Amino acid sequence: MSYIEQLGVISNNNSFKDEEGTRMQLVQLKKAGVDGIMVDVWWGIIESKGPKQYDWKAYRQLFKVVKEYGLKIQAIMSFHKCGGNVGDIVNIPLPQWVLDIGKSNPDIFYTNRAGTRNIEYLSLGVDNEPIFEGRTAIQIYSDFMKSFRENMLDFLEDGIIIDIEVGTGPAGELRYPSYQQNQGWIFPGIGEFQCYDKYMEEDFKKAAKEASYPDWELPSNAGQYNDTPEETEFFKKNGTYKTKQGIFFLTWYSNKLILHGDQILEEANKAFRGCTLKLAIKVAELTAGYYNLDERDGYRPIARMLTRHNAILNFTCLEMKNTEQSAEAYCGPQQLVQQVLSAAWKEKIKVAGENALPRYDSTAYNQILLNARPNGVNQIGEHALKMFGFTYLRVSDDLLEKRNFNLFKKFVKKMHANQEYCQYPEKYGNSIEPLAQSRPRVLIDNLLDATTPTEPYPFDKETDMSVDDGSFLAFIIGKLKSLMHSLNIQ
Ligand SMILES: OC[C@H]1O[C@H](O[C@H]2[C@H](O)[C@@H](O)[C@@H](O[C@H]3[C@H](O)[C@@H](O)[C@@H](O[C@H]4[C@H](O)[C@@H](O)[C@@H](O[C@H]5[C@H](O)[C@@H](O)[C@@H](O[C@H]6[C@H](O)[C@@H](O)[C@@H](O[C@H]7[C@H](O)[C@@H](O)[C@@H](O)O[C@@H]7CO)O[C@@H]6CO)O[C@@H]5CO)O[C@@H]4CO)O[C@@H]3CO)O[C@@H]2CO)[C@H](O)[C@@H](O)[C@@H]1O
Repeated sequence: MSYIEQLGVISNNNSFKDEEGTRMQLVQLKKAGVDGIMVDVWWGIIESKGPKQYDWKAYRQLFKVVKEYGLKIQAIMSFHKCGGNVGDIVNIPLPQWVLDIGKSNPDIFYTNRAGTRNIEYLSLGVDNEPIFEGRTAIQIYSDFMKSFRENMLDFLEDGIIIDIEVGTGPAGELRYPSYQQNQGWIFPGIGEFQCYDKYMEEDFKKAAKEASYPDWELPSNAGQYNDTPEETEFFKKNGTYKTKQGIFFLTWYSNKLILHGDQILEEANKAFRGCTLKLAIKVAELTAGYYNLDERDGYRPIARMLTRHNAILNFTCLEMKNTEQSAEAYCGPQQLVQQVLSAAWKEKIKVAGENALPRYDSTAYNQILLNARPNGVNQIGEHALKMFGFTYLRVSDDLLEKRNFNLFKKFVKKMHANQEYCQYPEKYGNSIEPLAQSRPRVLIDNLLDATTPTEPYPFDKETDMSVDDGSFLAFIIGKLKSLMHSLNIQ
């Protein structure tokens, strides 16, 4: 299934501002063969007037229009702020009444070592603190999702909303805000831990005491956003991260994130139980609170946590190739994608994906197609390794420009393995069942058993569904664009 994401369709004052323009885009997207659109449902817009004062009118108008075009909807429960991340073209803060609580109690926000607050998403430290006019953060998320279900019931019953992307952190991803551009971070700086609000600090102290290390504190030697690992005591070769104290901290930090995702998914399951849809969470790449080393798989425990909710793991960076990254970044997006997808498939959950950055060239499309079916199209039955869906970020004037859009259309067709559209999703293992109750919670020790590294599944070198097929000229243009991209020539 192929989807495309739209950012900024509903404005800050909760109106569907450009219905005509959206209709024109939807006509084009439908012609391109996409199955549906992904759209943020912003907490900051819907509950802006005050606690539990939800206003769904504008979203209902939007969904009605989307339905007219026979497109499906992936709805993101966006409990985060928009603005400040790469590609953010709109600024949508958290509800004012929440920001007001933050003025008298700034510890509700993620905080770095220097004490800088991040007002993008509530710290997971307040997940179970009843400090929001008597509600906890988790109760707020839960009430929001229940209200969404009540108010969108017709779209849910008609099978228009088929996927709920449950927001679990900044940018809607299960991560800490460890690499904030608006705090000065530049790629590929190491980022910073974000656990220095009083709630996280208290939690850590409690955990350390229970483990019989009451003197242990949160790290003070992990450097700053743009350091390299070697410049810090914590991350340098054989640094603190290798010590008993470092291991304890990293385990606590990454476990908190998994348990945060688990708890919100449990609420999402209660809210949407019985609806014919999939739940999903977006998982980001390294530095975001995943404790992932050569000798420790930080992703598979997340995948294992998702199994009890039968939720989809939605991973990013599918378009990236190692050769496009500068040498000093020491990053291998291809291996990372292979590791994460393999981990999820080994846990027998479904995987979906997104591109991290906007790309319009055939190299990027071919890389996505390779990851979507790492061993190619199986002509005689269901594919062994196959992603459940892919969402392209995002609709823009650049994408709709003629040459870019022609290639995009080809890409969508290749995602559909040259079929016109997914008429029989069940035939391709893509059927969607009514959401069953989450299974009982898995003990953290069982989740952590999944940290033992295993070999990832082998991926082919090239996709068998290349968008360059049949056109030598297109192939040459694609290669040139890719070269320009790696040389950073616009
Ligand atoms: O509506 C849904 C949500 O939408 C928004 O969130 C999404 C966001 O828009 C997406 O970008 C995505 O963001 C996440 C992402 O999933 C995370 O993985 C992470 O991204 C980091 C990424 O993984 C890292 O690799 C790194 O990226 C750097 C990259 O590796 C470097 O190569 C370099 O890229 C340069 C590039 O080299 C250069 O050539 C040029 O490329 C442009 C090209 O020239 C041009 O022709 C055209 O094709 O566009 C190309 C790309 O723009 O510029 C590139 C950019 O400078 O630097 C990269 C760093 O800038 O760091 C990434 C972090 O920045 O974190 C992202 C979030 O921060 O997924 C989000 C969730 O769906 C909204 O924010 C949400 O509120 C919405 O809910």
